[in-house]
Amino acid sequence: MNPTPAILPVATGRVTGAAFWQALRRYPLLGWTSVAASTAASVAAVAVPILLGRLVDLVVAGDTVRSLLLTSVWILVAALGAAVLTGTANWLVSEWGMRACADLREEVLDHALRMDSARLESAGSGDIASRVTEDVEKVTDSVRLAAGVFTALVTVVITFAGFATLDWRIAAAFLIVFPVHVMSLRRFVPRAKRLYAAEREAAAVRTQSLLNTFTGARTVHAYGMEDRQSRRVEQTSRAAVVARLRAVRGFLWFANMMNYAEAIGLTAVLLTGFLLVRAGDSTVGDVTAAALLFHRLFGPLGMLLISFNDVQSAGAALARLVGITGLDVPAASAVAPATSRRPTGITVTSVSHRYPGGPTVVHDASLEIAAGESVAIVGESGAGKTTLAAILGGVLSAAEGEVWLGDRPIGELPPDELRRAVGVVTQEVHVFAGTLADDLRLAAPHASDEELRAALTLVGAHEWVTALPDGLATRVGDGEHPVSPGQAQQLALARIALLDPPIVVLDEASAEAGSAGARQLEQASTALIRGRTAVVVAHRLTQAHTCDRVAVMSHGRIVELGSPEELVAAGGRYAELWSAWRR
Ligand SMILES: Nc1ncnc2c1ncn2[C@@H]1O[C@H](COP(=O)(O)OP(=O)(O)OP(=O)(O)O)[C@@H](O)[C@H]1O
Repeated sequence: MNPTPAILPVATGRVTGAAFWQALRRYPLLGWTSVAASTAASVAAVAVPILLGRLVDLVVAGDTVRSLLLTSVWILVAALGAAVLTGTANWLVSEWGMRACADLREEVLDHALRMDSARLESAGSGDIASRVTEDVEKVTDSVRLAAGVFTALVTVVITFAGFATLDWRIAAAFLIVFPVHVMSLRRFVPRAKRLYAAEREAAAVRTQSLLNTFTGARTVHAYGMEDRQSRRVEQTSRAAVVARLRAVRGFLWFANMMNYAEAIGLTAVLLTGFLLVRAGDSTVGDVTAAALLFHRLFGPLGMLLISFNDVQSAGAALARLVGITGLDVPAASAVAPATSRRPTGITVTSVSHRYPGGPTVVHDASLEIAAGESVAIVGESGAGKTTLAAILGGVLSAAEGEVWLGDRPIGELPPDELRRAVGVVTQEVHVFAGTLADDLRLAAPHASDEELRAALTLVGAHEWVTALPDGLATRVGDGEHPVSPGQAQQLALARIALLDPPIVVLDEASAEAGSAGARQLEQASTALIRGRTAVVVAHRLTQAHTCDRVAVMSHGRIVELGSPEELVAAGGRYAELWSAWRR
């Protein structure tokens, strides 16, 4: 039923790394203190096995009790210091990563909200939903891991420096583990990258299919498609499970290889140490210290290698987030909406439109709307009225042709200027959670209560709002005071009145309201378009009849255009519709 959605872009490894680094660099103080604390913690931790080695040599040499005690005290100090510093370092590194992640999350959300609606529609909301939820969660969860990886990296480097204080031959023996690690990593890394990307993509498709099922629940019930739809969800879920299992299997192979490498490494260190001590070239203390250091290295080295798995998976999620922040979206504007408006006309030249993968639904539409003129669009269902209105309102970009608002092409207007120039009410009106006043102030944040009341009066909503328990302070939206579809549309119209744009495009679903409600909405629209350039998708012909001109659409074309009186006199399609309506 649904084609596989076009997935939004995913950033390359280099771009992802650069973006993450950029985010980290915003907190230099945290960054430097994290590095300093991790280094100090590792130095203290590495000192413990080296001092233990010394202690062994002192015992073997039969040294004084005093020097044994002194060394033991140093071991205790180093161990305690390592514990405190490791805790501090972990906290600092987590804080650093968390802040970078929070910035990234805000950026992703900001981009997602300002993304071109046509692009969002063609990608499917499931992809963006899984990015701003599952992927963000994955990356945030990985911060603790990243903190561990960071401290492990520092520990590995410092431990190597610790090896340098011992016999170089024992250190060299230890190097035998590296070819094994390199070989397994070289095999695992490219596979893991593919496997984790596939896993995340399968999860996105599953989210999309679930969303489609829920949002289209009514259609699913109406056509009895429950079985078909649940099979589809089952298929996508199964694909997600298979992708996950493949990733887990790949990792298990890698974990096995790591165990082999460790066994080989420890054997080599002990064997070399044994031979050196027997030949009198090294001390038992040095070998003890080397074996303990090697053992100490197991933890961080293993952590680095094991978390390669999670780092890859978090990297795939991060690349999907950076893919969004890399998209070109219109910049946010700090300019407050202008309150004055000047009359603006609309010029439509040869506009055609098709939705992705579909046929042309608007053909070669041309129309000149004078400043202050109102034009109604009428026509049968599916004629292309909503599509044309959305193009004139700047909600959709026409595939072909041009739309000018006054003396500027619509595509050249920055989003905030566009929203100030054209007020659009679509069939999908939404009441946002909060108070009624908050809902109205979305359009004009600085409007006074008086201005809110004036807007409500204009659209005929003042009476029912005043009758509410808390008036303008009544909480509406999810689970709060219910607002009927007709009232929601009145609120949408009131928001436009507050925005006070020179042009309005109204495509209301007046069919949803009862006939008394529909009349009320019609009056609200008429009041709103007075003194503005207006395009009204008229679902009731009485509404069209109050406009200066009417454009009749059929199969995507404007087939008649003129004043209602002219069209009635011409005896064409509008005349037919009008006489049928009056009967
Ligand atoms: N988002 C979309 N994706 C694909 N096709 C679409 C989309 N929106 C509308 N269409 C198709 O474009 C054509 C014109 O639809 P449009 O909604 O513009 O017509 P309309 O005249 O406003 O119809 P109605 O009065 O029923 O709302 C229809 O065939 C419709 O199925």
